[in-house]
Amino acid sequence: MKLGCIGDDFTGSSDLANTLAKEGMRVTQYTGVPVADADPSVQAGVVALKSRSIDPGAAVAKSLEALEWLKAQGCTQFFFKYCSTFDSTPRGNIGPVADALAEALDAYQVIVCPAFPGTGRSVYQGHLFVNDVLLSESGMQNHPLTPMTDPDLRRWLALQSKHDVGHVDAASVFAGADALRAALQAEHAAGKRHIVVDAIRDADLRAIGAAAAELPLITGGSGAALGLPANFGCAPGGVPWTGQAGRAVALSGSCSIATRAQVACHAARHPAREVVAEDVIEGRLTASDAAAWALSQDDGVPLLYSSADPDVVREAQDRFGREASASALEDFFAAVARTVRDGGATRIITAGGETSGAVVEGLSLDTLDIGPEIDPGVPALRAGPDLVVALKSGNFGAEDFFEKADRVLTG
Ligand SMILES: Nc1ncnc2c1ncn2[C@@H]1O[C@H](COP(=O)(O)OP(=O)(O)O)[C@@H](O)[C@H]1O
Ligand SMILES: O=C(O)[C@@H](O)C(=O)COP(=O)(O)O
Repeated sequence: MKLGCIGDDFTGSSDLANTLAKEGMRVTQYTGVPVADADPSVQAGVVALKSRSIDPGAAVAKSLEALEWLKAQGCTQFFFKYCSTFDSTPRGNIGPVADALAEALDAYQVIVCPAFPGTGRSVYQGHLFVNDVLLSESGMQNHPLTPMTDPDLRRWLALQSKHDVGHVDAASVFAGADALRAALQAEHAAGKRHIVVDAIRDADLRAIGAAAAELPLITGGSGAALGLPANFGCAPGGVPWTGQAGRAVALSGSCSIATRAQVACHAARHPAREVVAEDVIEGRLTASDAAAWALSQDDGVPLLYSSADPDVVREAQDRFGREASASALEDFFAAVARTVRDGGATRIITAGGETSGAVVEGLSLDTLDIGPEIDPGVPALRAGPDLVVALKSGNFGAEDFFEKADRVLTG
């Protein structure tokens, strides 16, 4: 293994694995820190953690454990993957984890770049944009767990990190890898350890990859990894895939604008049932009832969703608590996934990072092999001889995503 990656959630990890696979690396995604050694053919290992929204100390401990395992597999460079919308709070977890990894690797000039132009995320003048609006006006200010209220990455990261945060502007990036290397060096000389790097096009991300060839630690969205495989002699190629026949079930706990539109689009053509938070919490809807409903649908791709507008989510959170409602729904979807798998489902599609993490952990899936891309940032994944999955990041995917995902998974 050459490139060791630590993802702070499961959808994000599959997004990174997708980018590396498309750029020609042999990639495997692991659920949590593996116990056994990796297959020697793996060139890039992505350890997926559910560490985005947990206590910062626990996120640091898990990430360091993942780092040790990746080092033991022989990796020479490391990548910390977080969300292209920089999902975090003033307490973390991006800053504390990046600090700990940098210290463990004695890494300086740590690039911080969540840009992902393919999905509309760009970093300019240190600020994060989603399409043509600032992050804080993109809908992410209403995220149930990590409301993003400040688009200035330098300021937001400085709240979380004990190190000084620097910045390399777009002009230095546009000037190419040598100029970018010099700009990183200048920020390092000025005492900055984490350095936010502007990027608005894939060409900028490839320049970042080239400039980062000798750096031990890079952090960012999957875009920041776009140029890394070339440093290891890899070149883009096809991703092998064998589809899976059988029954499909879709589960959505994501409340993003994109997912809510996908849910509405899917519900107009397929069986769909809303999961109301208070019904789950107060025991009126059990996972086995919901799973039985999904398995009893003969046509289409049945969808169970708790995806709801911000005011509905806020009401549940005010009544039951933010964490209690999140974990009740996550436990619920994990139990539904187990029951439908045991009942014969062979294709499971999930929406939402935390939700997908709960489902993957609930299904005890150890390794995921990366298949073709469904929509930018979302690959088809093989989880075993008779189970394939797709883990959709909240904000990703076209409006007909669930249907499209099922087509790709079927092969
Ligand atoms: N109706 C709801 N009320 C309260 N919380 C909800 C509701 N639906 C989902 N959630 C919680 O909101 C969080 C959504 O996060 P996640 O699954 O990561 O989606 P995204 O990828 O869009 O961020 C999860 O913890 C989920 O359990
Ligand atoms: O970088 C991204 O945007 C995604 O890979 C990702 O991490 C998404 O997380 P969720 O929106 O919580 O699914």
